[in-house]
Amino acid sequence: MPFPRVYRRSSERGDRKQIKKPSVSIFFSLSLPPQARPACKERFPAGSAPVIHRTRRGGAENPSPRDTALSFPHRHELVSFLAGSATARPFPRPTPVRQRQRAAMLRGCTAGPPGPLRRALPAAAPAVRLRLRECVVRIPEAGAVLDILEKCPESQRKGEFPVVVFEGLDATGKTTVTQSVKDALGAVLLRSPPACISQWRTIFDEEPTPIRRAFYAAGNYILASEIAKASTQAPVIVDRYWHSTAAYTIATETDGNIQNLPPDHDAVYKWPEDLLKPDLVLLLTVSPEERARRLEGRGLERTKEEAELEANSLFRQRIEESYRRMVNPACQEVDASPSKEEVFKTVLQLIKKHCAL
Ligand SMILES: Nc1ncnc2c1ncn2[C@@H]1O[C@H](COP(=O)(O)OP(=O)(O)OP(=O)(O)O)[C@@H](O)[C@H]1O
Ligand SMILES: Nc1ccn([C@@H]2O[C@H](COP(=O)(O)O)[C@@H](O)[C@H]2O)c(=O)n1
Repeated sequence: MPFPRVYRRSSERGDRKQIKKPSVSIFFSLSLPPQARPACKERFPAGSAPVIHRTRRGGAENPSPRDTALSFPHRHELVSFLAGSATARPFPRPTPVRQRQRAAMLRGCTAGPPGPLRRALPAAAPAVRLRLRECVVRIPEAGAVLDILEKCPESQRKGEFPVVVFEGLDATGKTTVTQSVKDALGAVLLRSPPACISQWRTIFDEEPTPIRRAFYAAGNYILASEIAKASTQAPVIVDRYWHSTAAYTIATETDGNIQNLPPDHDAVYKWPEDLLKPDLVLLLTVSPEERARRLEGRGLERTKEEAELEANSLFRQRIEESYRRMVNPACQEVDASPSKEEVFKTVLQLIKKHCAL
């Protein structure tokens, strides 16, 4: 979906001859408080129409019937209005050129299974950006995530220190063991989604799967640049990364038992080619009963997904099975049912065996 363009005045664009008829004109009332004069241009990066034309009362040249007198006490009201206006009017049909660009972008992605799963799991950075751009009008925070993503260097090379990722269902002990390993190795501990975007999680967690997963996928690319930097200084321990995004997406987009998952070796289990790879991925597993005990003991409020995980054993099985089917890098399974000390010992041995430490 193209971006809306926001102009303070039509003349702001420089070349007045090229200005197209606005799709929406916003006629600001004089009662508009200063804080409501929004930094629209920052929020809506340049792209294609619809054009949103803002003028002051009486200042509009040839005001059209669509001009609207509005008073926005808060920026978010304006954003919602813009979102409503933009979505109420159909965007221009994609021209053959745009269709070709879009097709080329999709070809650039690792092929996934057709249908909703392919749509739900953006498998390369361009697809992640495209997905976030598509919802930037409705969810301004998507623009903020994009801004951070844009600042990450394109090529992310790992440093000379090992990078170890911990994966697993909630309450399998990732936080506990990653903290111990970090202390033992003098490592840097990172988690996904990274801190710089995690304040927006609750917003994206309420969104449909493709948008929600685009947020987490963007988090992985942002995290990759943090990993690249940190791994030049010390070993890096990561709490969740791409495999979480993929496994949860696959499990959400399929139903029933594990027979309904995409078959082994399907492209959906592959690591994205443009995402920094870790040296080792450890998948912590515990029995459902032990997991339930740990969840109970932790006593935290559950998210919608955690509640679903608890209630739906098939969902849990699909997640774990998807983790097991991941390749290059594959997950190395660790039985995390023993005591914290024992799990820590096992994990440390595995890291020392697989990584140059
Ligand atoms: N080996 C273990 N034996 C018994 N209890 C454990 C063990 N490891 C962790 N716990 C306890 O289980 C609970 C969940 O652990 P933790 O928070 O480390 O899981 P997590 O995988 O990081 O969860 P989430 O993904 O939801 O953040 C905590 O209360 C923790 O103290
Ligand atoms: N790389 C990631 C990380 C997380 N998720 C999603 O978040 C949920 C778990 O987060 P915790 O903070 O509880 O560990 C998980 O259910 C995933 O939906 C993700 O998709 N990708």
